[in-house]
Amino acid sequence: MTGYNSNGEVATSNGNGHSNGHSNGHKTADYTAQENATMCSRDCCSGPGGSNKGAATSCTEKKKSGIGNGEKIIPTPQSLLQNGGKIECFLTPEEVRAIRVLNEDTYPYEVIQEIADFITKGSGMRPKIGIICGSGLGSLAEIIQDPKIFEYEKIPNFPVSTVEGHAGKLVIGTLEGATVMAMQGRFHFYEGYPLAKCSMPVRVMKLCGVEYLFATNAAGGINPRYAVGDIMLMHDHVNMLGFAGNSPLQGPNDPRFGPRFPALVNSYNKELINKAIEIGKTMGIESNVHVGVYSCLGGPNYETIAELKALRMMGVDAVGMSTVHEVITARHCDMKVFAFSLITNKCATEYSDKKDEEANHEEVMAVAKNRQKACCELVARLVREIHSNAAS
Ligand SMILES: O=P(O)(O)O[C@H]1O[C@H](CO)[C@@H](O)[C@H]1O
Ligand SMILES: Nc1nc2[nH]cnc2c(=O)[nH]1
Repeated sequence: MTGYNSNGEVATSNGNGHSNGHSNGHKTADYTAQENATMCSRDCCSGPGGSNKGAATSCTEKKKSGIGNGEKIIPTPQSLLQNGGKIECFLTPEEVRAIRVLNEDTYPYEVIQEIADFITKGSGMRPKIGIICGSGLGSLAEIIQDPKIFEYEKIPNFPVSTVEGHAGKLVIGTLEGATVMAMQGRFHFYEGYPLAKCSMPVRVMKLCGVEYLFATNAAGGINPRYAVGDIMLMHDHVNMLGFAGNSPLQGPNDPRFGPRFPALVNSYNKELINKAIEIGKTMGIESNVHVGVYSCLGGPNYETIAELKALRMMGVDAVGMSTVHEVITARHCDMKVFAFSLITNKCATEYSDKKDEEANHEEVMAVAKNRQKACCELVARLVREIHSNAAS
């Protein structure tokens, strides 16, 4: 990943959209605002959403040729260090703070509180249920009535969605009488965001008043009994990124969110799973509803056959590239969690399996589109259950 300091020099970070060698969110730098320095835009140069990311030369050339003069740059922590902790720029203090937040791996409580206030004040609502829409499942947010919609890019300090099938909108309104907020677009590790940033919106939900997290995803079916279009209610997960030493809870722990060492044995709410099974029966889709174990890999590549075999041996039923870090973050702050995978493709676990069974995102999205009605109905009816039980 490339950024520029105020002299137009190139500063590099580790390519993950965040700087090398720090994950504790405590890097300090003295930002000095000053007028009239020439910089390139942050959308242009930095962050996973940057339209010119990694294209240092063309940006520099743009500056040399006078194109884009007066644009701003986002300083990386490295560029700040190279300048002795100071940078000359004409950013406002608010912009400087936003840059600092975007460059850090973790978000301070106060920033998350500000985002939550922006949403609750802007919508005039305090949602009780939060929904994260999986790939191609954005329609889960479209059934929300009287919606107030916030585009991610207009929410202060919010990351942007970069994946097809993730619109990048926060939708708040009512569903089956309950006030809900839905993320039409989630953040994935492979987009270049650190895990804490991927699941930061779950903490925003918590501070907005959300008690229940519904996390949905598109996943590959490893269990040979699963068919494309089936729904797997998650009752557990295998955190492969955690095995590799990566967690959304890494860094200093803020006890206002939860404990340093949270237990995860009861992460998936059994009552909600049982209710969902019942709902599946009344919908007449019980043979397409399973209860199983999900695993999240880093992506963005789909798995090799040897990896899929290994996952199966570990007891994994469905595999994807999301959800687990959101669930960890939600459990850390004591939210009740319901999660399901829509099986969008069958994973080959034998070399003799048909060669045309290669996963691809177009198929994932197409299956999600085909099954959106059933997914929406399941979610709506479960929301109704929660709401009516709370009311009675
Ligand atoms: O988990 P969601 O966001 O539903 O998306 C899944 O589908 C995409 C791959 O097709 C990956 O992003 C994977 O995680
Ligand atoms: N990792 C992974 N993610 C998916 N998302 C949808 N299908 C798949 C898959 O087969 N593997």
